[in-house]
Amino acid sequence: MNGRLIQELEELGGEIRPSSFRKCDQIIIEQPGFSASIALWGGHLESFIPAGQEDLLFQSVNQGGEGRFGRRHFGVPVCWPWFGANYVHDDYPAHGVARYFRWEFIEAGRFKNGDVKIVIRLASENHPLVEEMWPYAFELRQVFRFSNKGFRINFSAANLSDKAMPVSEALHTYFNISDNQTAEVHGLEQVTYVDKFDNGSRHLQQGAVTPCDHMDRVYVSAPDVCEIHDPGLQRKLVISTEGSNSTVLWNPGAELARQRVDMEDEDYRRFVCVEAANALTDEYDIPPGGIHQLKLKVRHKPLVNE
Ligand SMILES: O=P(O)(O)OC[C@H]1O[C@@H](O)[C@H](O)[C@@H](O)[C@@H]1O
Repeated sequence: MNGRLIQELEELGGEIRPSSFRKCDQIIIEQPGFSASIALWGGHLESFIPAGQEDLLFQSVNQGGEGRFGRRHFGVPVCWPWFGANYVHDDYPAHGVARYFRWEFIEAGRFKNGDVKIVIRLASENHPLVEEMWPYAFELRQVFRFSNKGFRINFSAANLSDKAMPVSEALHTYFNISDNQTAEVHGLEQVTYVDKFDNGSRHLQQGAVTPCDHMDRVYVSAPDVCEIHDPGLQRKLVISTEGSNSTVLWNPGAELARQRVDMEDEDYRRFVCVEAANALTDEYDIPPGGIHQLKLKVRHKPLVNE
C-alpha cells in the first residue's frame, strides 16, 4: 500500500488497522455523522454506524469458519461469480470466490457533495487459485460511498477474457434488526419467489414478509426498492438496487443456526439478509470485454406509523 493512499485516507479521518482475521487489514472511517469499516479480506463492508444509532449491518462475535474457505455471517459479503453452490464442482466454496481473497485498496477521497469514497479492487491475475477455480480473466471493483444518510456500494465486474462469462451474484447484506419476529420486509408483495427451503417450489408473496424467520427465498424479477421496518429500533431501512433482478431473503432459523459452527446460536434473531442479487433465472452472461454493474443504496429513516 503506498504512502499517498494512506495520506488520502488520513485526510478523510480514516486509518488502516491491522486485523488478525486472515492477517488482512481493515479500512476504518470515522466521521462526525457516521463510522464505517471495510475488511480487505473478501472486500467486505463490515459495519456502517450512523451517529447515535445502532449499526445498519449485523455484527457477530463469531468471525466465521476456519480454513481456506471459511464463511463470514455479518456485514456485506460479496457472492460472485456464482451464487449458492457451484453447478460443476461440488467441492468449490458456496457463493463464488470473491469473498475468499484479499482485495486491494486503490482510492480514498470525496465525491463532489462531500460524501466519502473508498475504492477497492480484485483482479484474477493476482490470485493463481482464483484463476484455477474460474477460468475467465476479470477485474472487480467496489466503490463505497458513505454519508450521514447511509451507504452505497457500486460493484462492477469486467470480463477481460475472450469468452462470454456466466454470472450469478449477490451483495449478501446482513441487516441488523432488533428482533426477527417483529421486523417486516415491504415491497415484495405480489412478487414470485422460489422457496429453497421447500424444494424450490414457486409461490406468490402475499403482504409484507414477517416474521423474518427460517426462510431461503429468491424473488425473481423483483422490484428495485424494498424496505425493512423495525419497530424495536423505530427504524426503516430503504434498500434500492440497480443491475439486480433478484432479491434474496435469508434467515437460517433456530435449528440451522444451531447446526452451524460459523454462527452463534442466537445470531439469527438479530439479522435478516436482504440480498441484491442475480440468481436462478436472472443469471446472465457478461460478453467478452464487457462490464456489469450491481448497485446497492441503503438509507436509514425513522419508522413512523403510516
Ligand atoms: O453460509 P453462506 O455460504 O454464507 O450462505 C448463507 C445462505 O446464503 C443465502 O444467500 C442462500 O440463499 C442460502 O442458501 C445460504 O445458506
